[in-house]
Amino acid sequence: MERNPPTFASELVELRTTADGGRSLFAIRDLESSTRIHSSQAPFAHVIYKDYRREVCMQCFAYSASDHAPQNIGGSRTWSVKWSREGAATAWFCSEACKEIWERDKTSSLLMDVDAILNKGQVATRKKFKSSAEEEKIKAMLPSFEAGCPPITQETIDQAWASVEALATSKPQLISYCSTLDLEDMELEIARSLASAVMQRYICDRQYSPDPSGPPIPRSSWSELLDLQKNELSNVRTRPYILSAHLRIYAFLCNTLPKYLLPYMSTVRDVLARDTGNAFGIWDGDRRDEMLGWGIWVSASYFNHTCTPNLRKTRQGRVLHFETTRKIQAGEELCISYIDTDSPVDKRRRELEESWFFTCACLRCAKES
Ligand SMILES: C[S@@+](CC[C@H](N)C(=O)[O-])C[C@H]1O[C@@H](n2cnc3c(N)ncnc32)[C@H](O)[C@@H]1O
Repeated sequence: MERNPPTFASELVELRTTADGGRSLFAIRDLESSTRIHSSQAPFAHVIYKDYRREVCMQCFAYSASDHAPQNIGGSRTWSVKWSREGAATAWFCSEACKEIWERDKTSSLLMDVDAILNKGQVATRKKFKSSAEEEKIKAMLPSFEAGCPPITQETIDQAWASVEALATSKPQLISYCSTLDLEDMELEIARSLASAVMQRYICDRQYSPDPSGPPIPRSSWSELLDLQKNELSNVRTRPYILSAHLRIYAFLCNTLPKYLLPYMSTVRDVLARDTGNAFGIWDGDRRDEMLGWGIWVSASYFNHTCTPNLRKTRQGRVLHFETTRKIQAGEELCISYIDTDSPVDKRRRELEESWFFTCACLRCAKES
């Protein structure tokens, strides 16, 4: 399939390949402080944690329980504008306007149907093993990986995925494996974010258009997502148990999602291989007190990290904005910070190595280490 990194069609920035940090964005002219150099319009896939359902607007992600939310002055800490239909999960909004925008994108309601199906699926797969022999037999249907297991290679990962894909081709086997699956809450959140990616892929494939009378719904293409940097091997090598969790989640989704989405299940591995290192947390505000969920904003994933960032990232509704924090000269690399840059160099390096799998090549780290 043809791959396309997003074009940063802009007179301000361009994407270039660097010596140590893959692709990165650079200024192509001098920029004043507080210049908005890029806006990434909407996540390709996202999830708002189930526990925050009533407090987070499904359209703009505004958090009703934030100390800054205006309605909280003596008011309720949950949103009151509601969308519901039989067989679907309920969605909550901060305003009728947000609900209308959300409803214009037909994907939204389909996702709420899928959400209800996943919740039911989780309940249905919570059966206890009848005996230890049954437990052993079912667990042996897929390989398992734990901390301390032999070093993981790309071949190990490919074989593990081949085994779960083979399992999914036999419905009786899949049902048997899933009957006692009992996903943990965070695994279900991952499953929900993946279901949203599968749905987007389905929509991209069918070039499904939103309500033609409304404004266009911004949507990255599937090929743009595929062009993001893959971190599958580094991620699984660092945390082998993640691979077991990914296989379980894939089996669960194959067993639970509606039939029309099943041709798109390869999306699951494609997204899992890229989301670590590319996803952004959805926070309650710039003070980042509470993480409400996460999402993949494709074009925003091209900003490299530095421990002396020259960009500020803010979220306005679904849009991520990037603005300069000082004057920039033409040719300078434009970077955000992935971590708390107040920490000492050893701690910063460790965090970047453990969670983003790279050794920071920024000037500050070079100077301080
Ligand atoms: C979100 S992506 C940024 C875009 C990426 N450079 C690309 O080509 O797709 C994060 C990855 O970029 C690279 N990177 C970002 N900041 C870096 C830095 N300060 N030093 C070295 N590599 C960096 C690492 O490989 C990291 O996993």
